[in-house]
Amino acid sequence: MAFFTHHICRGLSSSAVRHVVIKNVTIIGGGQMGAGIAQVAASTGHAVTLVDTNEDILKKAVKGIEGNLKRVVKKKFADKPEAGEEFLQKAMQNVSISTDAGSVVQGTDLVVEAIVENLKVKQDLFGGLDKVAPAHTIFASNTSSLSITDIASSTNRLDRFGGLHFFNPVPVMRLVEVIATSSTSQETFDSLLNFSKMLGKTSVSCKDTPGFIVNRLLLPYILDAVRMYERGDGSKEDIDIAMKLGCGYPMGPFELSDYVGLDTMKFIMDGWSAANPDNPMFAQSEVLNKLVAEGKFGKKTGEGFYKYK
Ligand SMILES: CC(=O)CC(=O)SCCNC(=O)CCNC(=O)[C@H](O)C(C)(C)COP(=O)(O)OP(=O)(O)OC[C@H]1O[C@@H](n2cnc3c(N)ncnc32)[C@H](O)[C@@H]1OP(=O)(O)O
Ligand SMILES: NC(=O)C1=CN([C@@H]2O[C@H](COP(=O)(O)OP(=O)(O)OC[C@H]3O[C@@H](n4cnc5c(N)ncnc54)[C@H](O)[C@@H]3O)[C@@H](O)[C@H]2O)C=CC1
Repeated sequence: MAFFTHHICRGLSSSAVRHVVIKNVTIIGGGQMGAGIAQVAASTGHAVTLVDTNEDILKKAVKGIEGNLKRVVKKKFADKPEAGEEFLQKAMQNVSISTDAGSVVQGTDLVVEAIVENLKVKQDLFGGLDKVAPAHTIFASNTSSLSITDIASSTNRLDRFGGLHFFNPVPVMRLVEVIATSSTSQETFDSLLNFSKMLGKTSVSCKDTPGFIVNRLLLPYILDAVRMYERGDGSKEDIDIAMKLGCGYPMGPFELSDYVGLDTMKFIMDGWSAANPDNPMFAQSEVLNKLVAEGKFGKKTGEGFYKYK
């Protein structure tokens, strides 16, 4: 069910802007990002359906959301355990799961896709959903590095398609990048901005350029660190310590790579190096390729640059 509202957009003086008030959200991909987005959306009063191809992944995601929310409740409601229990119950009741995206998008206002970082797979998903989702439903991708325009091209709703780029861990990181393509309507863009606000996030507006703002700056830095390590100019431990204590970053580049997922890092790298074969900034990394080939994707598999077991 979609609601439309009028409000005065501060940046546009007195012009009235319409946006879809998003109540029902379908989140596709129950991995680290999808589960995090689902947690935040459910705890801010949205009805959320989390979709993945695999039931076990969904069960694990729900367990993770509940565990995280219990931690939040313990701190936030330390003096009011009953209110905390009510908050937890309400949030968990807002979450349902499904392995069939096509059947659950019928009643949804917004689809947020957080599946594997692969253009063809994302296009196939959205192309299929476009045929069954209601006309008003907005589609958004959480892609780290792909073009929203390219992903949207598999659909016939270019005006109702944008990017919503969250950061890991979603419940903690306060930013959302909201991306408009040249076809995204003002109403869709405002709806995505408003949704981010409802989630308690600060948003920035981005053009549909590779890596948007954050990853365009973050990835070259991380890849430079990997190349420094490959040259033997610093150990990964020393590089991590240096960037944490020298720059005040919460994680060094190797810890952060393991946290993001080396498979995702490689998907990003491969895409950018194919598009920019002569740019040394995006050159292939032997170490990264080897770890991914060995299934060492970082924290989520128990080993990446470091071991987590
Ligand atoms: C690749 C892309 O497309 C874009 C990206 O996402 S790039 C990656 C962006 N993310 C980053 O740069 C993360 C950098 N790292 C950090 O900010 C921090 O190390 C961290 C927040 C992950 C952990 O912080 P920490 O202080 O070492 O650990 P910890 O004390 O356990 O956690 C801090 C708080 O976050 C909470 N938290 C940590 N992980 C959480 C999770 N997965 N879910 C919910 N809450 C979580 C903790 O409960 C704790 O809360 P309080 O402050 O209320 O006590
Ligand atoms: N890991 C990170 O730090 C960040 C990742 N992203 C982006 O978010 C997306 C997801 O990343 P992660 O959650 O880290 O990956 P992940 O590997 O943890 O989870 C991806 C999930 O998608 C599921 N999936 C794959 N194909 C599917 C399909 N066709 N339908 C339904 N489910 C499907 C997988 O089973 C898996 O559970 C990627 O596009 C990534 O680039 C964006 C911001 C940060």
